[in-house]
Amino acid sequence: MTARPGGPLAGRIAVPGDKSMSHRALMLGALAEGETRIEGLLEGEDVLSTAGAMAALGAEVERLGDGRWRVVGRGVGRLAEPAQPLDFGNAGTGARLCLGLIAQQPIFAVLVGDASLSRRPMGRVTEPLARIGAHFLSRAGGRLPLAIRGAEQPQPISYRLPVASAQVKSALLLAGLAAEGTTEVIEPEATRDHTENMLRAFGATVTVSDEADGRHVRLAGPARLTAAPVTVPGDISSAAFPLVAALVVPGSSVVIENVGVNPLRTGLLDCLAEMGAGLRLVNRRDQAGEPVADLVAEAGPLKGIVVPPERAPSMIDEYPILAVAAAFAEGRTELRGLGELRVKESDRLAATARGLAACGVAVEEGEDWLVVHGLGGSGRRPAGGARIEANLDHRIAMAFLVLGLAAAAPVEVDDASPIDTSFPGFAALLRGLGADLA
Ligand SMILES: O=C(O)C1=C[C@@H](OP(=O)(O)O)[C@@H](O)[C@H](O)C1
Ligand SMILES: C=C(OP(=O)(O)O)C(=O)O
Repeated sequence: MTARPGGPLAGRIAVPGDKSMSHRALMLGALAEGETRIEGLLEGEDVLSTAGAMAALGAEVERLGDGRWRVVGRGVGRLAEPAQPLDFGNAGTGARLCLGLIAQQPIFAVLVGDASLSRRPMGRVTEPLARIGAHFLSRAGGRLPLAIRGAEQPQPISYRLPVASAQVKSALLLAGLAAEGTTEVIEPEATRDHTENMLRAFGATVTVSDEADGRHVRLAGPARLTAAPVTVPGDISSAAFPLVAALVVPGSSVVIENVGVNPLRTGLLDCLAEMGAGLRLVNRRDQAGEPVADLVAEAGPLKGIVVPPERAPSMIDEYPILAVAAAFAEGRTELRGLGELRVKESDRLAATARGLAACGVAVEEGEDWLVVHGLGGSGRRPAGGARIEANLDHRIAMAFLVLGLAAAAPVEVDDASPIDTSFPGFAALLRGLGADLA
Protein backbone atom coordinates (compact mmCIF):
# COMPACT_ATOMS: atom_id res chain seq x y z
CA MET A 1 0.00 0.00 0.00
CA THR A 2 1.24 3.51 -0.81
CA ALA A 3 0.42 6.80 0.93
CA ARG A 4 0.83 9.92 -1.20
CA PRO A 5 1.07 13.46 0.12
CA GLY A 6 -2.05 15.47 -0.67
CA GLY A 7 -4.53 18.08 0.43
CA PRO A 8 -6.06 18.58 3.86
CA LEU A 9 -7.98 15.86 5.69
CA ALA A 10 -11.47 16.81 6.82
CA GLY A 11 -14.51 15.12 8.32
CA ARG A 12 -16.00 13.19 11.25
CA ILE A 13 -15.15 9.54 11.78
CA ALA A 14 -15.49 6.78 14.34
CA VAL A 15 -12.76 4.16 14.77
CA PRO A 16 -13.40 0.45 15.53
CA GLY A 17 -13.83 -0.84 19.09
CA ASP A 18 -11.08 -1.03 21.68
CA LYS A 19 -8.97 -4.16 21.17
CA SER A 20 -8.04 -4.64 24.83
CA MET A 21 -11.65 -4.40 25.97
CA SER A 22 -12.89 -6.60 23.12
CA HIS A 23 -10.61 -9.51 24.07
CA ARG A 24 -11.63 -9.18 27.70
CA ALA A 25 -15.37 -8.96 26.94
CA LEU A 26 -15.26 -12.27 25.06
CA MET A 27 -13.15 -13.96 27.73
CA LEU A 28 -15.24 -12.82 30.70
CA GLY A 29 -18.35 -13.72 28.72
CA ALA A 30 -16.95 -17.25 28.32
CA LEU A 31 -16.34 -17.53 32.10
CA ALA A 32 -19.62 -15.97 33.20
CA GLU A 33 -22.88 -17.67 34.03
CA GLY A 34 -25.58 -16.46 31.65
CA GLU A 35 -25.62 -14.56 28.38
CA THR A 36 -23.30 -11.61 27.83
CA ARG A 37 -24.27 -9.09 25.15
CA ILE A 38 -21.44 -7.06 23.66
CA GLU A 39 -21.84 -3.89 21.57
CA GLY A 40 -19.05 -2.29 19.55
CA LEU A 41 -16.76 -5.33 19.58
CA LEU A 42 -13.66 -4.90 17.41
CA GLU A 43 -14.07 -7.35 14.53
CA GLY A 44 -10.34 -7.39 13.75
CA GLU A 45 -8.35 -10.58 13.29
CA ASP A 46 -6.82 -10.53 16.79
CA VAL A 47 -10.21 -10.44 18.47
CA LEU A 48 -11.72 -12.97 16.05
CA SER A 49 -8.95 -15.38 17.12
CA THR A 50 -10.06 -14.94 20.72
CA ALA A 51 -13.71 -15.49 19.73
CA GLY A 52 -12.66 -18.75 18.04
CA ALA A 53 -10.68 -19.82 21.10
CA MET A 54 -13.61 -19.15 23.45
CA ALA A 55 -15.85 -21.31 21.24
CA ALA A 56 -13.18 -24.06 21.23
CA LEU A 57 -13.14 -23.88 25.06
CA GLY A 58 -16.87 -24.59 25.10
CA ALA A 59 -18.54 -21.18 25.27
CA GLU A 60 -21.39 -20.35 22.92
CA VAL A 61 -20.17 -17.42 20.82
CA GLU A 62 -22.39 -15.82 18.22
CA ARG A 63 -21.96 -12.78 15.99
CA LEU A 64 -25.24 -10.92 15.76
CA GLY A 65 -23.85 -8.40 13.26
CA ASP A 66 -22.27 -4.97 13.20
CA GLY A 67 -20.17 -5.30 16.36
CA ARG A 68 -22.96 -6.94 18.35
CA TRP A 69 -22.10 -10.36 19.80
CA ARG A 70 -23.57 -12.75 22.37
CA VAL A 71 -21.59 -15.16 24.53
CA VAL A 72 -23.09 -17.82 26.75
CA GLY A 73 -20.46 -18.73 29.34
CA ARG A 74 -19.56 -21.95 31.14
CA GLY A 75 -18.60 -20.66 34.59
CA VAL A 76 -15.21 -20.15 36.24
CA GLY A 77 -13.09 -23.33 36.22
CA ARG A 78 -15.49 -25.08 33.84
CA LEU A 79 -13.95 -24.52 30.42
CA ALA A 80 -13.85 -27.56 28.13
CA GLU A 81 -10.69 -29.11 26.72
CA PRO A 82 -10.22 -27.94 23.12
CA ALA A 83 -9.83 -30.75 20.57
CA GLN A 84 -7.48 -28.79 18.30
CA PRO A 85 -4.63 -26.29 18.82
CA LEU A 86 -5.84 -22.75 19.55
CA ASP A 87 -4.54 -20.40 16.85
CA PHE A 88 -4.02 -16.84 18.12
CA GLY A 89 -2.62 -15.49 14.87
CA ASN A 90 -0.82 -12.20 15.59
CA ALA A 91 -2.43 -11.55 19.00
CA GLY A 92 -0.21 -11.31 22.07
CA THR A 93 -3.10 -10.21 24.29
CA GLY A 94 -5.30 -13.10 23.15
CA ALA A 95 -2.62 -15.73 23.74
CA ARG A 96 -1.36 -14.46 27.09
CA LEU A 97 -4.76 -13.78 28.68
CA CYS A 98 -6.06 -17.10 27.44
CA LEU A 99 -3.23 -18.93 29.23
CA GLY A 100 -4.62 -17.45 32.45
CA LEU A 101 -8.08 -18.71 31.57
CA ILE A 102 -6.90 -22.24 30.79
CA ALA A 103 -4.76 -22.35 33.96
CA GLN A 104 -8.02 -22.34 35.96
CA GLN A 105 -8.81 -26.01 35.36
CA PRO A 106 -6.89 -29.22 34.56
CA ILE A 107 -7.42 -29.21 30.81
CA PHE A 108 -4.77 -29.57 28.11
CA ALA A 109 -4.33 -27.12 25.24
CA VAL A 110 -1.78 -26.17 22.61
CA LEU A 111 -1.38 -22.54 21.52
CA VAL A 112 0.00 -21.57 18.13
CA GLY A 113 0.38 -18.26 16.32
CA ASP A 114 1.88 -16.57 13.28
CA ALA A 115 5.61 -15.96 12.76
CA SER A 116 5.46 -12.73 14.80
CA LEU A 117 3.63 -14.20 17.80
CA SER A 118 5.93 -17.25 17.72
CA ARG A 119 8.89 -14.93 18.35
CA ARG A 120 7.36 -13.21 21.39
CA PRO A 121 8.23 -14.11 24.99
CA MET A 122 5.62 -16.14 26.87
CA GLY A 123 7.81 -16.89 29.93
CA ARG A 124 6.52 -13.70 31.52
CA VAL A 125 3.11 -15.38 31.93
CA THR A 126 4.05 -19.08 32.13
CA GLU A 127 6.49 -18.53 35.00
CA PRO A 128 3.90 -17.01 37.42
CA LEU A 129 1.11 -19.26 36.11
CA ALA A 130 3.31 -22.26 36.99
CA ARG A 131 3.34 -20.96 40.58
CA ILE A 132 -0.46 -21.01 40.47
CA GLY A 133 -0.21 -24.70 39.51
CA ALA A 134 -0.29 -24.85 35.68
CA HIS A 135 2.25 -26.88 33.67
CA PHE A 136 3.90 -25.85 30.40
CA LEU A 137 6.01 -27.19 27.58
CA SER A 138 7.22 -24.77 24.94
CA ARG A 139 9.88 -23.94 22.44
CA ALA A 140 13.16 -22.52 23.72
CA GLY A 141 12.75 -19.18 25.48
CA GLY A 142 9.10 -19.94 26.28
CA ARG A 143 7.94 -19.33 22.72
CA LEU A 144 4.89 -20.69 20.86
CA PRO A 145 3.91 -23.37 19.97
CA LEU A 146 3.29 -23.97 23.62
CA ALA A 147 1.37 -26.67 25.51
CA ILE A 148 -0.40 -26.01 28.81
CA ARG A 149 -2.05 -28.26 31.33
CA GLY A 150 -4.10 -26.18 33.74
CA ALA A 151 -3.96 -26.50 37.52
CA GLU A 152 -5.68 -29.30 39.48
CA GLN A 153 -6.26 -26.83 42.32
CA PRO A 154 -5.17 -23.28 41.44
CA GLN A 155 -3.24 -21.58 44.24
CA PRO A 156 -3.58 -17.89 45.09
CA ILE A 157 -0.27 -16.07 44.69
CA SER A 158 1.15 -12.65 45.34
CA TYR A 159 3.26 -11.53 42.40
CA ARG A 160 5.24 -8.40 41.70
CA LEU A 161 5.40 -7.69 37.96
CA PRO A 162 9.00 -7.60 36.73
CA VAL A 163 7.87 -5.63 33.64
CA ALA A 164 4.98 -3.19 33.34
CA SER A 165 2.48 -5.41 31.52
CA ALA A 166 -1.31 -5.38 31.61
CA GLN A 167 -1.24 -8.72 29.81
CA VAL A 168 0.71 -10.42 32.61
CA LYS A 169 -1.44 -8.77 35.29
CA SER A 170 -4.59 -9.84 33.50
CA ALA A 171 -3.47 -13.45 32.94
CA LEU A 172 -2.82 -13.80 36.69
CA LEU A 173 -6.11 -12.21 37.73
CA LEU A 174 -8.02 -14.47 35.34
CA ALA A 175 -6.27 -17.59 36.69
CA GLY A 176 -6.87 -16.37 40.25
CA LEU A 177 -10.65 -16.41 39.74
CA ALA A 178 -10.57 -20.16 40.47
CA ALA A 179 -8.06 -20.05 43.34
CA GLU A 180 -9.16 -20.20 46.96
CA GLY A 181 -7.94 -16.99 48.59
CA THR A 182 -6.59 -13.63 47.50
CA THR A 183 -4.59 -13.34 44.31
CA GLU A 184 -2.45 -10.22 44.43
CA VAL A 185 -0.60 -8.51 41.60
CA ILE A 186 1.74 -5.64 42.46
CA GLU A 187 2.59 -3.30 39.62
CA PRO A 188 5.45 -0.83 40.06
CA GLU A 189 3.69 1.37 37.48
CA ALA A 190 -0.04 1.31 36.78
CA THR A 191 -1.00 -0.34 33.49
CA ARG A 192 -4.38 -0.33 31.73
CA ASP A 193 -7.07 -1.47 34.16
CA HIS A 194 -9.77 -2.80 31.82
CA THR A 195 -9.54 -6.28 33.38
CA GLU A 196 -10.12 -4.91 36.88
CA ASN A 197 -13.04 -2.72 35.71
CA MET A 198 -14.71 -5.48 33.71
CA LEU A 199 -14.22 -8.13 36.41
CA ARG A 200 -16.08 -5.85 38.83
CA ALA A 201 -18.87 -5.34 36.31
CA PHE A 202 -19.20 -9.15 36.13
CA GLY A 203 -19.49 -9.38 39.93
CA ALA A 204 -15.94 -10.21 41.11
CA THR A 205 -14.41 -8.43 44.10
CA VAL A 206 -11.30 -6.55 42.98
CA THR A 207 -9.65 -3.93 45.15
CA VAL A 208 -6.83 -1.58 44.26
CA SER A 209 -4.56 0.28 46.63
CA ASP A 210 -1.65 2.56 45.85
CA GLU A 211 1.12 1.70 48.29
CA ALA A 212 4.75 2.77 48.67
CA ASP A 213 6.01 -0.12 46.52
CA GLY A 214 3.41 0.22 43.77
CA ARG A 215 -0.19 -0.48 42.88
CA HIS A 216 -1.63 -3.57 44.62
CA VAL A 217 -4.49 -5.27 42.79
CA ARG A 218 -6.26 -7.92 44.85
CA LEU A 219 -8.86 -10.38 43.64
CA ALA A 220 -11.00 -12.44 46.03
CA GLY A 221 -11.24 -16.06 44.94
CA PRO A 222 -12.93 -18.27 44.17
CA ALA A 223 -15.20 -15.93 42.23
CA ARG A 224 -18.40 -16.47 40.31
CA LEU A 225 -18.95 -14.24 37.32
CA THR A 226 -22.41 -13.22 36.20
CA ALA A 227 -23.04 -12.18 32.60
CA ALA A 228 -23.13 -8.41 32.14
CA PRO A 229 -23.65 -6.15 29.12
CA VAL A 230 -20.46 -4.61 27.66
CA THR A 231 -20.32 -1.53 25.43
CA VAL A 232 -16.89 -1.15 23.86
CA PRO A 233 -15.80 2.42 22.97
CA GLY A 234 -13.57 3.32 20.01
CA ASP A 235 -9.92 2.33 20.45
CA ILE A 236 -7.63 5.24 21.31
CA SER A 237 -4.72 3.17 19.99
CA SER A 238 -6.44 3.15 16.57
CA ALA A 239 -7.65 6.76 16.82
CA ALA A 240 -3.99 7.73 17.23
CA PHE A 241 -3.35 7.26 13.49
CA PRO A 242 -6.03 9.53 11.96
CA LEU A 243 -5.40 11.90 14.87
CA VAL A 244 -1.70 12.36 14.06
CA ALA A 245 -2.52 12.43 10.33
CA ALA A 246 -4.87 15.37 10.99
CA LEU A 247 -2.18 17.18 13.00
CA VAL A 248 0.57 16.86 10.37
CA VAL A 249 -1.25 17.21 7.02
CA PRO A 250 -1.46 21.02 6.62
CA GLY A 251 -4.93 22.55 6.78
CA SER A 252 -6.61 19.43 8.22
CA SER A 253 -9.55 19.41 10.62
CA VAL A 254 -10.92 16.06 11.85
CA VAL A 255 -13.27 14.87 14.60
CA ILE A 256 -12.95 11.31 15.92
CA GLU A 257 -16.09 10.34 17.81
CA ASN A 258 -16.61 8.01 20.76
CA VAL A 259 -13.01 7.26 21.74
CA GLY A 260 -12.21 5.52 25.06
CA VAL A 261 -10.11 7.92 27.16
CA ASN A 262 -9.33 5.80 30.22
CA PRO A 263 -6.53 7.80 31.91
CA LEU A 264 -4.27 4.74 31.83
CA ARG A 265 -4.42 4.86 28.00
CA THR A 266 -4.04 8.56 27.21
CA GLY A 267 -0.27 9.17 27.41
CA LEU A 268 -0.24 10.05 23.70
CA LEU A 269 -2.78 12.85 24.24
CA ASP A 270 -0.60 14.28 27.03
CA CYS A 271 2.44 14.24 24.73
CA LEU A 272 0.59 15.86 21.84
CA ALA A 273 -0.76 18.59 24.15
CA GLU A 274 2.80 19.28 25.35
CA MET A 275 3.90 19.49 21.71
CA GLY A 276 1.35 22.27 21.21
CA ALA A 277 -1.08 20.25 19.09
CA GLY A 278 -4.47 21.67 18.14
CA LEU A 279 -6.29 18.92 20.01
CA ARG A 280 -9.42 19.09 22.16
CA LEU A 281 -11.52 16.51 23.98
CA VAL A 282 -15.22 17.32 23.80
CA ASN A 283 -18.47 15.63 24.77
CA ARG A 284 -16.81 13.78 27.66
CA ARG A 285 -19.06 11.14 29.17
CA ASP A 286 -19.06 7.81 30.97
CA GLN A 287 -20.05 4.68 29.12
CA ALA A 288 -20.35 1.39 31.01
CA GLY A 289 -17.77 2.49 33.58
CA GLU A 290 -15.17 3.77 31.09
CA PRO A 291 -14.64 7.45 30.15
CA VAL A 292 -15.33 8.34 26.51
CA ALA A 293 -14.90 11.57 24.49
CA ASP A 294 -14.77 12.95 20.95
CA LEU A 295 -11.33 14.11 19.79
CA VAL A 296 -11.11 17.30 17.74
CA ALA A 297 -7.82 17.72 15.86
CA GLU A 298 -6.57 20.62 13.78
CA ALA A 299 -3.24 20.78 11.95
CA GLY A 300 -0.65 23.24 13.17
CA PRO A 301 2.95 23.57 14.25
CA LEU A 302 4.33 21.05 16.79
CA LYS A 303 7.41 21.35 18.97
CA GLY A 304 9.76 18.66 20.30
CA ILE A 305 9.37 17.38 23.88
CA VAL A 306 10.96 14.98 26.36
CA VAL A 307 8.67 11.99 27.04
CA PRO A 308 9.46 10.55 30.49
CA PRO A 309 9.84 6.77 30.93
CA GLU A 310 7.00 6.54 33.48
CA ARG A 311 4.56 7.52 30.74
CA ALA A 312 5.31 4.36 28.75
CA PRO A 313 2.56 2.07 30.12
CA SER A 314 -0.13 4.63 29.24
CA MET A 315 0.94 4.85 25.59
CA ILE A 316 2.95 1.70 24.96
CA ASP A 317 1.45 1.05 21.51
CA GLU A 318 1.55 4.71 20.46
CA TYR A 319 5.33 5.30 20.27
CA PRO A 320 5.71 4.61 16.54
CA ILE A 321 3.00 7.16 15.65
CA LEU A 322 4.29 9.65 18.25
CA ALA A 323 7.74 9.35 16.65
CA VAL A 324 6.11 10.18 13.30
CA ALA A 325 4.48 13.29 14.83
CA ALA A 326 7.91 14.19 16.27
CA ALA A 327 9.44 14.02 12.77
CA PHE A 328 7.16 16.96 11.78
CA ALA A 329 7.83 18.92 14.99
CA GLU A 330 10.35 21.69 15.52
CA GLY A 331 13.41 20.46 17.43
CA ARG A 332 14.29 17.20 19.12
CA THR A 333 11.92 14.78 20.80
CA GLU A 334 13.36 12.38 23.31
CA LEU A 335 11.47 9.15 24.04
CA ARG A 336 12.66 7.16 27.09
CA GLY A 337 11.72 3.86 28.73
CA LEU A 338 11.01 2.01 25.49
CA GLY A 339 12.47 -1.42 26.34
CA GLU A 340 9.12 -3.20 25.90
CA LEU A 341 8.86 -1.99 22.29
CA ARG A 342 11.49 -4.57 21.40
CA VAL A 343 9.11 -7.49 22.13
CA LYS A 344 5.95 -6.35 20.37
CA GLU A 345 4.72 -7.67 16.99
CA SER A 346 8.17 -6.60 15.76
CA ASP A 347 11.08 -4.77 17.38
CA ARG A 348 9.23 -1.46 17.17
CA LEU A 349 12.12 0.61 18.44
CA ALA A 350 14.40 -0.61 15.64
CA ALA A 351 11.60 -0.50 13.04
CA THR A 352 10.66 3.09 13.94
CA ALA A 353 14.28 4.27 13.86
CA ARG A 354 14.98 2.47 10.57
CA GLY A 355 11.81 3.73 8.91
CA LEU A 356 12.32 7.35 9.96
CA ALA A 357 15.92 7.29 8.73
CA ALA A 358 14.74 5.84 5.39
CA CYS A 359 12.27 8.75 5.16
CA GLY A 360 15.03 11.33 5.65
CA VAL A 361 14.58 12.00 9.38
CA ALA A 362 17.64 12.11 11.66
CA VAL A 363 17.24 9.69 14.60
CA GLU A 364 19.42 8.28 17.35
CA GLU A 365 18.54 4.88 18.81
CA GLY A 366 19.64 3.46 22.17
CA GLU A 367 18.84 0.22 23.98
CA ASP A 368 15.59 1.67 25.34
CA TRP A 369 15.38 5.20 23.94
CA LEU A 370 14.94 7.11 20.74
CA VAL A 371 15.69 10.71 19.80
CA VAL A 372 13.92 12.16 16.76
CA HIS A 373 15.24 15.35 15.20
CA GLY A 374 12.12 17.00 13.86
CA LEU A 375 12.11 18.93 10.62
CA GLY A 376 9.27 21.31 11.47
CA GLY A 377 10.02 24.99 11.90
CA SER A 378 12.68 24.81 9.19
CA GLY A 379 10.03 24.96 6.50
CA ARG A 380 10.97 21.39 5.60
CA ARG A 381 9.21 18.07 6.07
CA PRO A 382 10.34 14.42 6.01
CA ALA A 383 11.45 13.41 2.52
CA GLY A 384 9.52 10.11 2.41
CA GLY A 385 10.12 8.25 -0.83
CA ALA A 386 10.89 5.00 1.03
CA ARG A 387 9.58 1.43 1.07
CA ILE A 388 8.94 0.24 4.62
CA GLU A 389 8.88 -3.40 5.70
CA ALA A 390 5.97 -3.95 8.07
CA ASN A 391 7.29 -7.28 9.43
CA LEU A 392 3.76 -8.40 10.41
CA ASP A 393 3.39 -5.27 12.57
CA HIS A 394 0.14 -3.34 12.08
CA ARG A 395 1.28 -0.29 14.04
CA ILE A 396 4.50 0.10 12.04
CA ALA A 397 2.49 -0.19 8.81
CA MET A 398 -0.06 2.47 9.88
CA ALA A 399 2.54 4.85 11.35
CA PHE A 400 4.55 5.04 8.11
CA LEU A 401 1.46 5.33 5.92
CA VAL A 402 0.50 8.38 8.01
CA LEU A 403 4.01 9.78 7.52
CA GLY A 404 3.58 9.35 3.76
CA LEU A 405 0.41 11.49 3.77
CA ALA A 406 2.44 14.55 4.81
CA ALA A 407 5.96 13.80 3.50
CA ALA A 408 7.54 15.34 0.40
CA ALA A 409 7.28 12.05 -1.53
CA PRO A 410 5.07 8.91 -1.21
CA VAL A 411 5.78 6.13 1.31
CA GLU A 412 5.10 2.51 0.42
CA VAL A 413 4.49 -0.24 2.98
CA ASP A 414 5.38 -3.69 1.64
CA ASP A 415 2.52 -5.53 3.37
CA ALA A 416 -0.47 -3.66 4.79
CA SER A 417 -2.48 -6.81 5.55
CA PRO A 418 -1.51 -6.88 9.29
CA ILE A 419 -3.53 -3.67 9.73
CA ASP A 420 -6.64 -5.88 9.76
CA THR A 421 -5.54 -7.36 13.10
CA SER A 422 -6.50 -4.17 14.97
CA PHE A 423 -7.98 -1.63 12.54
CA PRO A 424 -10.07 -3.16 9.76
CA GLY A 425 -11.18 -0.40 7.40
CA PHE A 426 -8.17 1.83 8.20
CA ALA A 427 -7.47 2.78 4.57
CA ALA A 428 -11.12 3.34 3.67
CA LEU A 429 -11.67 5.53 6.72
CA LEU A 430 -8.65 7.70 5.87
CA ARG A 431 -9.67 7.87 2.21
CA GLY A 432 -13.05 9.16 3.42
CA LEU A 433 -11.18 12.07 5.02
CA GLY A 434 -9.45 12.79 1.70
CA ALA A 435 -6.22 10.78 2.10
CA ASP A 436 -4.53 9.33 -0.97
CA LEU A 437 -3.95 5.70 0.07
CA ALA A 438 -3.91 2.91 -2.48
O1 LIG B 1 -3.51 -5.83 28.02
C1 LIG B 1 -3.66 -5.43 26.86
O2 LIG B 1 -4.75 -5.49 26.26
C2 LIG B 1 -2.48 -4.89 26.15
C3 LIG B 1 -1.35 -4.58 26.86
C4 LIG B 1 -0.10 -4.08 26.25
O3 LIG B 1 0.83 -5.14 26.21
P1 LIG B 1 1.79 -5.51 27.45
O4 LIG B 1 0.98 -6.03 28.56
O5 LIG B 1 2.72 -6.56 26.90
O6 LIG B 1 2.51 -4.23 27.79
C5 LIG B 1 -0.33 -3.57 24.82
O7 LIG B 1 0.90 -3.43 24.17
C6 LIG B 1 -1.22 -4.49 24.03
O8 LIG B 1 -1.47 -3.97 22.76
C7 LIG B 1 -2.56 -4.68 24.70
C1 LIG C 1 1.19 -4.98 21.08
C2 LIG C 1 -0.01 -5.06 20.53
O1 LIG C 1 -0.88 -6.12 20.65
P1 LIG C 1 -0.68 -7.60 21.17
O2 LIG C 1 0.36 -7.60 22.26
O3 LIG C 1 -2.02 -8.03 21.64
O4 LIG C 1 -0.25 -8.44 19.98
C3 LIG C 1 -0.58 -3.93 19.74
O5 LIG C 1 -1.76 -4.02 19.38
O6 LIG C 1 0.12 -2.95 19.44
